[in-house]
Amino acid sequence: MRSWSAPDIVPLPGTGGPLRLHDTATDRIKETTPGPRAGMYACGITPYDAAHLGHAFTYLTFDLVNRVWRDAGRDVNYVQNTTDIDDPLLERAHAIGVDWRDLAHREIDVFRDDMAALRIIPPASYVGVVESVDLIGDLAARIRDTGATYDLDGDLYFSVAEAQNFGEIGHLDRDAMLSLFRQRGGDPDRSGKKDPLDWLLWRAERPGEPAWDSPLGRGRPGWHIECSAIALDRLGPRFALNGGGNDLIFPHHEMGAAETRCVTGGPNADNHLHVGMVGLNGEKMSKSLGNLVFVSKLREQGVEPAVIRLAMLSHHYRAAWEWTDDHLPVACARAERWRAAFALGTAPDAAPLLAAVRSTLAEDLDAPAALAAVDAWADTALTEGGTDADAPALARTVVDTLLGVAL
Ligand SMILES: Nc1ncnc2c1ncn2[C@@H]1O[C@H](COS(=O)(=O)NC(=O)[C@@H](N)CS)[C@@H](O)[C@H]1O
Ligand SMILES: [Zn+2]
Repeated sequence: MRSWSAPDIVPLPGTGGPLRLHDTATDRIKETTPGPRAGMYACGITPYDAAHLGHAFTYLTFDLVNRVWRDAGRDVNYVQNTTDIDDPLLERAHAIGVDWRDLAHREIDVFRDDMAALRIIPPASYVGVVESVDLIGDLAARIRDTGATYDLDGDLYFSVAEAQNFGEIGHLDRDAMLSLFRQRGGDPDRSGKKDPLDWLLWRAERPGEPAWDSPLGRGRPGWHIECSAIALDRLGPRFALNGGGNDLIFPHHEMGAAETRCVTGGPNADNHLHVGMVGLNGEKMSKSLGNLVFVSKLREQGVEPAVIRLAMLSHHYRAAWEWTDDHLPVACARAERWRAAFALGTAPDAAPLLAAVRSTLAEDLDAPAALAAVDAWADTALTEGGTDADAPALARTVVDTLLGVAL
């Protein structure tokens, strides 16, 4: 599937250091040690609505990883899926009386446009579930052949009792698992299951539902297996970084890791990154609640994408935060101040600024600290001045290349 247009990335002098990230599985900040081509998988949108700021905050976070790894001299094999077939999409399409394919295509178009406007580096592989249904069916069949599954009325379930190291990502107790499974698309109460936590790998065809042929018969994929299959296909049995918003820790990433381990015998990723939830009016921004601030709407209102990006960068990626009315004016003022400093003929040396933005981002993507370093440089430039004629241009490039903010 087509991704979106790539922003220009202007190389900076020297190279950045190793990126240290919080890893959900070990609950500690640890150095990422990707190969020369770092493999990264971020779970993509379910396109029954356009990108809201919560989605954007998650993809901004992975964009910072992408930029920091590139600045450290690595290539990045970034893979992102889009869940262009699943129950919520079918339900929404039915509710608004449109074909589910048209709804998905329409919302994916808006999403791509928003990501390009926010100067998010596009994934090397942007992969839809529908176009991957064969490889998903094949993985489900491989898992079935290990004996880790069972059939329930034609549907294929992964038996949680067969899952090795289950809990290795989120370290949740059983009650928490059951509660989150119920809230997030699971079916713990379905009668006939061996264990309420068993999860669907392949749903047999129902009348009126889309279905595809597979080694398991006609039907369609369960949720988790889509990402396991796409990541295995594009990134291999083990890659540097897997993640998404922290609402995916359980069940999605836990069950996905168990599926991959079932066929590879090991963990799917070296690091697991999970992004804090963006809220509005006291609730997580989510389609089901309808409390959404859409990137596309802000853009239609004339808000500069660079300002939207700056507003989000003022929060640490692991923090849960609320979108409030002051976010845009504060980000706007910051953009104007930085622009004024970048427009100066001379300014204080910006090499220390480059080092500061590199070191703050390298320490678990501390974007708020990086913004503070640019604020400090700009304030000095605007109040005391400086003599370095290359500094304004270097500072502007630091902000663009590492933070993705083009001013
Ligand atoms: N309020 C929010 N704040 C931060 N991230 C969010 C928020 N809501 C959703 N996300 C993240 O945005 C991404 C897309 O969310 S989604 O549209 O619901 N889609 C899915 O979660 C699945 N298609 C993943 S395979 C996921 O990584 C999700 O964790
Ligand atoms: Zn996913």
